[in-house]
Amino acid sequence: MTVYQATASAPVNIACIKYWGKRDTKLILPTNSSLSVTLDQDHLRSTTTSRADPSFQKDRLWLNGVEEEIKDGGRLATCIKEMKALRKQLEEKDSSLPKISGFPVHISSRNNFPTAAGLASSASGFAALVASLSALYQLSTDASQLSLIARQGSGSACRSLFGGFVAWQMGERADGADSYAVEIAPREHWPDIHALICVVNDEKKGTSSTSGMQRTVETSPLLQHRIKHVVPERMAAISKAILARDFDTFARITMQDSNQFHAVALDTDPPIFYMNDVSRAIIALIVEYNRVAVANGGKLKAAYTYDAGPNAVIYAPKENIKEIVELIVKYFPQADKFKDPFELFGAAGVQGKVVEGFNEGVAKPYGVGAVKGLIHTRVGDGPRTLGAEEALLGSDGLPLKA
Ligand SMILES: Nc1ncnc2c1ncn2[C@@H]1O[C@H](COP(=O)(O)OP(=O)(O)OP(=O)(O)O)[C@@H](O)[C@H]1O
Ligand SMILES: C[C@@](O)(CCOP(=O)(O)OP(=O)(O)O)CC(=O)O
Repeated sequence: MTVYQATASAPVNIACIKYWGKRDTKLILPTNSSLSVTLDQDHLRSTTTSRADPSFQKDRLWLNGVEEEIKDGGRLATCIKEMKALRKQLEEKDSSLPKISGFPVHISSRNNFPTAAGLASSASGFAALVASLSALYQLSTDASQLSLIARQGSGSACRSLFGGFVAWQMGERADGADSYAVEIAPREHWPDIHALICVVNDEKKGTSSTSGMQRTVETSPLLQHRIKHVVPERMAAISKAILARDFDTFARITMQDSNQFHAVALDTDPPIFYMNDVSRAIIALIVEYNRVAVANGGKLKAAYTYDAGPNAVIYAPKENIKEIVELIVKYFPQADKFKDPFELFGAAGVQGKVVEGFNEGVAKPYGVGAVKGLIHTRVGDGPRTLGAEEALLGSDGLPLKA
């Protein structure tokens, strides 16, 4: 008997221009466009296996081995339903195709990093779901079309359907048909963009993005200013900077937009605080690091950005990452040895030191554990279809043990 099964992986993306606010909460249509960098799946990824089988009783999904409820009309159910509808269209056009769109599906997914901890697991998770169903159903749908469906799982997920530098165009239509992701540039255009993730907290967060952003829409006058007068110009300027590989402008806009996103969170009633003292100390370090570079006649060397949580993501050209790791470790000593995927450090390892001319008084040093871990990664590619050996479902259609 034929087994209808496929496995795919999808990357995380971290926004430089933040999505924060919906004009339609069911269709997940945003109040502003956004733009992100896709990170390398070699380091952070969601992997998902989907199988369609007439013997299954109903659609089921396991996340990291634990079954999640697929609520009627909920985000998971919507994505699965939309993907089945695309398969059905194909079957109606080509009667030689097996009619699998009517079969229930079993889906098993794993994240190789903490779930729901502000590391954008919902983005890679829904992108991997859509990518694995697209492979299962052998759709030839392009990534922008698939992003329309991933968007309905989690807004930021639509951007994980592409590698490289990706914009989510907010669109204007009430049905959301023009609210999808597009590639600004592939990773090969600017592979030198690396990222250092400083894990400040890997536990489930207090105010979810979904509920936080709606409170902002309802109560923040600053958000209205941001939507109308700030984001449109920034989207155009940062896209231009990416195409010109102009890191100075890219960095300036990325930091400004992170700051404004956290300002609208603070402008929400009651206020929302996602950053903590450790996050703010990391900002002070990057600001000082850039000040020294500019004082020496250079340009900005790093950009920080924060999502709905205290973890920092620092974007920088590869050549600066070594100095940045040394800087962070000087103020935030690490319990574990730095995992060095790009082999920047020799046998001596990370010492913890600052660059010449750095004012060490800009932040106080912390003890071990304030920054729990450092992940060095870089701009990456879009979803990948994987071979059967990577499958996460056993022959019984149930999740394999990790
Ligand atoms: N691999 C996956 N497959 C399907 N759904 C997933 C997967 N990973 C995460 N999710 C969904 O996303 C939810 C977590 O999303 P949430 O927005 O709370 O956290 P986050 O994405 O880590 O943080 P943020 O989006 O603010 O950076 C999970 O509870 C689950 O419903
Ligand atoms: C701060 C952000 O990371 C917010 C992401 O919000 P989500 O995409 O997680 O929200 P929902 O659409 O409600 O699922 C900024 C961004 O990724 O652009």
